[in-house]
Amino acid sequence: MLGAGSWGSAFAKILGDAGNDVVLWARRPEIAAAIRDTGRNPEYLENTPLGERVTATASATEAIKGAELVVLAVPSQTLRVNLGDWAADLTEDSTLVSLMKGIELGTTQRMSQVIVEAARVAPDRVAVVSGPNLAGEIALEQPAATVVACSDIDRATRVQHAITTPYFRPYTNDDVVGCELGGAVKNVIALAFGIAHAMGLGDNTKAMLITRGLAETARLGVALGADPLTFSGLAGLGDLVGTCMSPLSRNRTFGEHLGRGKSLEQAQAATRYTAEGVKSCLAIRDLARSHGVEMPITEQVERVCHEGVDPKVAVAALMSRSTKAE
Ligand SMILES: NC(=O)C1=CN([C@@H]2O[C@H](COP(=O)(O)OP(=O)(O)OC[C@H]3O[C@@H](n4cnc5c(N)ncnc54)[C@H](OP(=O)(O)O)[C@@H]3O)[C@@H](O)[C@H]2O)C=CC1
Ligand SMILES: O=C(CO)COP(=O)(O)O
Repeated sequence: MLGAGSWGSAFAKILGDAGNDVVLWARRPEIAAAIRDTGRNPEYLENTPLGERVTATASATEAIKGAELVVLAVPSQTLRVNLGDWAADLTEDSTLVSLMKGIELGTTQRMSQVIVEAARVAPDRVAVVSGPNLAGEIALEQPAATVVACSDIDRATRVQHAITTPYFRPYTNDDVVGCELGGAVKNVIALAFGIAHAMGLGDNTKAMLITRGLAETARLGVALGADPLTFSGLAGLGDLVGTCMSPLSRNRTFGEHLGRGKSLEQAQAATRYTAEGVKSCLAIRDLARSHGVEMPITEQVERVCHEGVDPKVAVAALMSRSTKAE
């Protein structure tokens, strides 16, 4: 398990509870040592026992060597550089599992595409796990479901079996594009939702953002070859609703800072954890434009985040678009 942040730590617990021996890589040696000594991560989900099958190391080589499953939970924008260091240690035919929900700046690639390029592996060796999976709830073993997407459905099924626990229920899917886009775009819509919430806007506005947010996600997905049905599943609507509704969501919380009038820099200073939508909104906007897809909410989130546009101006821009058929 590469990455010992909130999701990496919670996912290490899932893997251990599902019966696997887990070596969790933390980039800071003191975090790895604390996990080895106390069985808990002192900085992320600090009250959660990770379980007896989880050990930790600050050596990625030690974590990767001989592993059948290599699970990745680092920030989306650092993944390529990280894999450059790690690729040589991968075991032949190991499965690489992406937990990340972002799109790479500059290349506009999905995380599975970055993995294929940076680790030099065939696409059917890469699986994506995505769904409404707030790490803080999973750490408490509250029931949750997710999707394991892989173009090789037998491999998806093997991953499914490896991560099934009494509190975590994975479904398989062969639509990697749809599952990854659902996970990445919902973070942008959650920023919009947080902005709206902090502005004191009500449930009609929020329902509009979720529904039209899903519409623009599916529009991009279809243009990129995704199955439109994926967006009504756990990795689409499920994750979008879960993230928007939850005060635990870092993206929604980041949006709330912006909606209260904080600048990007002030919101970043107030945020300890990765809020993927903040950078990914730029890449998603570029991806949509290059495919001629309209994503009006994403466009406005990007303007509020990166161009200093007042959220009230962004709302007015969205509401004054030309009327159209649903
Ligand atoms: N948290 C959640 O509920 C969920 C998160 N995700 C996704 O999982 C991914 C990881 O998020 P999450 O674990 O929550 O993030 P966190 O912010 O909780 O943790 C980030 C982790 O990445 C490490 N890190 C930071 N910079 C680098 C770097 N340059 N190279 C390598 N590692 C680095 C951090 O190490 P350090 O502590 O040393 O800074 C930390 O271990 C994201 O894409 C997120 O969208 C998906 C589902 C649920
Ligand atoms: O992806 C998540 C839940 O599925 C976590 O969302 P945040 O990154 O906004 O906390």
